[in-house]
Amino acid sequence: MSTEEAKPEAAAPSLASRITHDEPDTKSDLESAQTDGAPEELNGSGLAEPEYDVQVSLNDLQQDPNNPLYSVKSFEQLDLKQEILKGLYAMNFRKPSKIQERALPLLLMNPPQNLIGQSQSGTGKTAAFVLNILSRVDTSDRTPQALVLAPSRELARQIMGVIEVMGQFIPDLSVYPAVPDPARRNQKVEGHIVVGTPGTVTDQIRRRLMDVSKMKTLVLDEADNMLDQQGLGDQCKRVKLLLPKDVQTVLFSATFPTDVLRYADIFAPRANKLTLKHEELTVEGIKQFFFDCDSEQTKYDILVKFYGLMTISSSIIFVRRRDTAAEIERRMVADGHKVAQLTGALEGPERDKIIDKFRSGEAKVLITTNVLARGIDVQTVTMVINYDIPEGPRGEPDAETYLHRIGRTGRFGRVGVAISFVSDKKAWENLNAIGANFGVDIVPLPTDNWDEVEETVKKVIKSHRAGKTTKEMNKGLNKE
Ligand SMILES: Nc1ncnc2c1ncn2[C@@H]1O[C@H](COP(=O)(O)OP(=O)(O)OP(=O)(O)O)[C@@H](O)[C@H]1O
Repeated sequence: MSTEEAKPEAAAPSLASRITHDEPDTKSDLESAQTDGAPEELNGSGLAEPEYDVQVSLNDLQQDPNNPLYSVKSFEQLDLKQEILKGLYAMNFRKPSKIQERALPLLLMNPPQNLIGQSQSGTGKTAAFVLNILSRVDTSDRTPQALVLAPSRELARQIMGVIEVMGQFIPDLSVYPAVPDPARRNQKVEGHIVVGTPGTVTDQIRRRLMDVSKMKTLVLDEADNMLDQQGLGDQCKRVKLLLPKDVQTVLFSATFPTDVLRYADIFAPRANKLTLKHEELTVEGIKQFFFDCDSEQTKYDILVKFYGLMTISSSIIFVRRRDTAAEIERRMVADGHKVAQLTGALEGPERDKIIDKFRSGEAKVLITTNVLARGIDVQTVTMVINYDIPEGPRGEPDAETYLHRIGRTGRFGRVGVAISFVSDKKAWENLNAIGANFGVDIVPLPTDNWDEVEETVKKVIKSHRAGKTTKEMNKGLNKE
């Protein structure tokens, strides 16, 4: 697994306004359910579904036992406080997903127990750990009681936004962003819940800016990435050693490779485990394709041709290197496209501006590296492009990163398209290996028939059911 960059960041703006309705409304379509990872105050795309109607009935998906969104219980049956339920209603969450329904009873047990939780991308892991934290926090004491660590500043800011919206009816609740921010560098950490990146948190604890003596819960989001990466792994280990011995340790991710899982067992001893099999990891709503390009130069030509053809609500283009991101941005802007670029080469505040612009829809195309491969939740993203196939440090196929990247679309029952660009034998072999690893067919798109490409992609995005594989879908398309 490679995360080329995992450089952390700056402060999340505080939430100025609040969602006002207390009770769930009666609409049942997906488009009216949920706000995405960032609330309006963070320029979240909120309920807007521009360009294409996504008419998935969330109800249908949640009644299918094979779907990761399936649940038999209601939030009301999960022993949540009234003020927390009100937060869920305000977010239009009506029923828990499978991971929420299964993880919550385990998380809420007393005395608290550790948990290792795995569930497909976009299935609501954030709410699972946030609900546990909100249930345990004692707002009469301002000492930090829960710590959430994430691999990027963008993800930390997003999680903070979710906590603030979900916890908006808990009087006096305060959340502190522990991400690089020159203005807060010497500030004492004050907040019931701290969300940050490992480097900043280690620094704050070391400099005694954060009192960790009352920490009850530690969450590692994207835990396999956090524990696997040399730097981050060491930092997480150090942070944990500084927390009270009996801290409840909660690890969540869509992927837990076997070797990391072994290490996770040491990090979160005697944890309850909710894990998935390999072949369960992919999300049905994400249709996977590839373009077979002749050369590196053709890749760019095809990319620009493709963007000239399609009107996509929002999309993310993943590249391997920062310089490629800058170069594609330069060329696409010159070709008249509205794009933004975000890599670890940029300073924190600049990164905040760019991601907020993308969330609000001001920038429709985001070009980025693996720094944003994980966790980022922007519901309007209907397309992910793997301009470079993700590779590990020795050039080996990086199946986990591929899965996380394509998981930026198809969130919570939505449909999305993932297109990988292949321009040499190695990329081709790596993509094949990734497909075989997850047991999925990654279907070719022609580079000489743009009408067909347009029809195929549009059909996927406009389709109202997230229930067919790419191959089945393609067969259907060819017949019509
Ligand atoms: N019970 C629910 N009902 C409706 N929407 C939900 C529910 N739970 C989560 N969501 C929405 O689903 C989306 C995905 O949730 P989340 O970001 O927590 O996914 P995740 O499992 O952490 O994904 P990833 O592995 O990519 O980090 C979010 O927009 C969230 O608001």
